[in-house]
Amino acid sequence: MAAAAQDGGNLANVHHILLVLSGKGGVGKSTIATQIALALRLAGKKVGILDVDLCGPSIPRMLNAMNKEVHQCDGGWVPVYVDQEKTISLMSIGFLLEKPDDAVVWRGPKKNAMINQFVNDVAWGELDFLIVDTPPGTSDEHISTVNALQPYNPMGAVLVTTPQAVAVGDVRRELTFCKKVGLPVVGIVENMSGFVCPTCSECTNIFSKGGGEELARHSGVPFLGRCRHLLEKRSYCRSGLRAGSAGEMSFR
Ligand SMILES: Nc1ncnc2c1ncn2[C@@H]1O[C@H](COP(=O)(O)OP(=O)(O)OP(=O)(O)O)[C@@H](O)[C@H]1O
Ligand code: SF4
Repeated sequence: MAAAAQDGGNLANVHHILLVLSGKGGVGKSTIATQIALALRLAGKKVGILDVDLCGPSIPRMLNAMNKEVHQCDGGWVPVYVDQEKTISLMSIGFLLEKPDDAVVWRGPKKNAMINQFVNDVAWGELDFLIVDTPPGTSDEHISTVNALQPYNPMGAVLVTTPQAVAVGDVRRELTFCKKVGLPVVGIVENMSGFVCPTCSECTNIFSKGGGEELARHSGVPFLGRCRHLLEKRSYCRSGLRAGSAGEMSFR
């Protein structure tokens, strides 16, 4: 679904907008958002990532872009290009902080103003996909983000959960949120679905398994796949087996 730019603004040439949401913190929303962007780039698409997680911007670190700076042009902020070919661009509050560990201690209205600026004042140029990484939960920031993006007709939201009942319960609330604000749900991804031993590659379901898939079935939304919990192979591993890198995905 194409983004319908009614005012010819900075999202005028962004063809698809996809939000990544999770009800609970730390379930791997930014990891999945990054992996989706990288997968789309591998498929030859031009991708932007908008990190509206104002209090915990982690995407610059994940894409090794922490020391980059945002500049101004006539059209607004120029996003940071992550690769030399300029196929992935990124905007995050992380680029506006003096020090990477500075905390953003803002009340709602200031956060909302920042989100509006992020949505309207970044000169993305032409993009096939804009992936929007959000903070956990269903707070003011989510309502502001959805409201600001609504004129551009976002294609919908990918919901991320871990398999445990408590995280799945939070995603259920996220589904209700999407319904209330009229945001289509593209599907559910189950992250950390089994831990892959970095030594022998054996997969153990220490976080249980299947909660996300079951929720998708019950709610009538697509189950997009699961991503195992992977660790880098450590030096203490004596086995010659290669472990995948963190965040590697196994979509079905
Ligand atoms: N499948 C995975 N395998 C290994 N590590 C993972 C996986 N998914 C996430 N992680 C790690 O878990 C941590 C939390 O992930 P991430 O920052 O993506 O979660 P989040 O839901 O965006 O967190 P927040 O609530 O802070 O926004 C990170 O250190 C990340 O590298
Ligand atoms: S190699 Fe060791 S840590 Fe890994 S699964 Fe086997 S017993 Fe467990």
